[in-house]
Amino acid sequence: MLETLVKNSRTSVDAGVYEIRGAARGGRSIKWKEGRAALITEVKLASPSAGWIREGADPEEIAASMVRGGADALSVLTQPLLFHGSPEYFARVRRSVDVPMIMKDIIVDEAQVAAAEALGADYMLLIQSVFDGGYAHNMDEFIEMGHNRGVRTLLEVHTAAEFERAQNTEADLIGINNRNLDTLEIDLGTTEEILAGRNTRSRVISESGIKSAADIARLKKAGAAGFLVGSGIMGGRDIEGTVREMISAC
Ligand SMILES: O=C(O)c1ccccc1NCC(=O)[C@H](O)[C@H](O)COP(=O)(O)O
Repeated sequence: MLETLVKNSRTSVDAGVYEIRGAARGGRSIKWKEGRAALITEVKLASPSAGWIREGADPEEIAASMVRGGADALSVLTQPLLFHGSPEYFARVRRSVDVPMIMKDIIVDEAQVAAAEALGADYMLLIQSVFDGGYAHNMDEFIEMGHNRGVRTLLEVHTAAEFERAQNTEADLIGINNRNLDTLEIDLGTTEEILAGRNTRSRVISESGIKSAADIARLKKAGAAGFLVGSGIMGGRDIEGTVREMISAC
């Protein structure tokens, strides 16, 4: 799956998907409140594992409901292939909300980092296994390129070894993905196992497979400082209400 996702990103780069002219303002950071974790909600119309989640939905309307529900930040998919995301969706949402936004994509090329800046993204996603697997090179340079362009990095890991390596980078946030990107299996125990007995200096976001306030309470207990939730919100009827309920457990 990872190989397919990387190929898709290269196809999108070659097709000019990330050639964006624009100068939206970025540079926001997530506001952490004492004793409370942060909820990042994802505008996700489709995914490789689920297919369409909310076909034909309006990204701006979804984003507005999420913000009304209290989301601390939004993640917006920009990858067209398999995710049905697009930089245009990101730009529309960017113009309509003022919370921090993450450009969610499989980033393998400098053109995508430049696009993050042009779109006014506050954070971009980098995936440790993309670099460890040799699908892209020199992750530290990507993090630096982002910083030079005013874009922070959410660095995603899935194993304890990746987590260790991520802690020795300049990434601004570390995300533990509960989804295995090769098998697509989800296990919330991934976050618990990686954080067990660890005193981490980084803020850790638990990502994927979170469906309820009870899941959030469980992962907060494990030491996560934030949560990234897509399908668990996008698949239901009441986006604002689901976000509000999840926020109550943060
Ligand atoms: O969501 C997928 O099926 C997927 C498959 C392969 C690579 C990445 C994938 N998702 C990207 C994400 O990081 C998730 O959208 C995000 O963590 C939210 O996950 P969820 O709450 O489970 O929708």
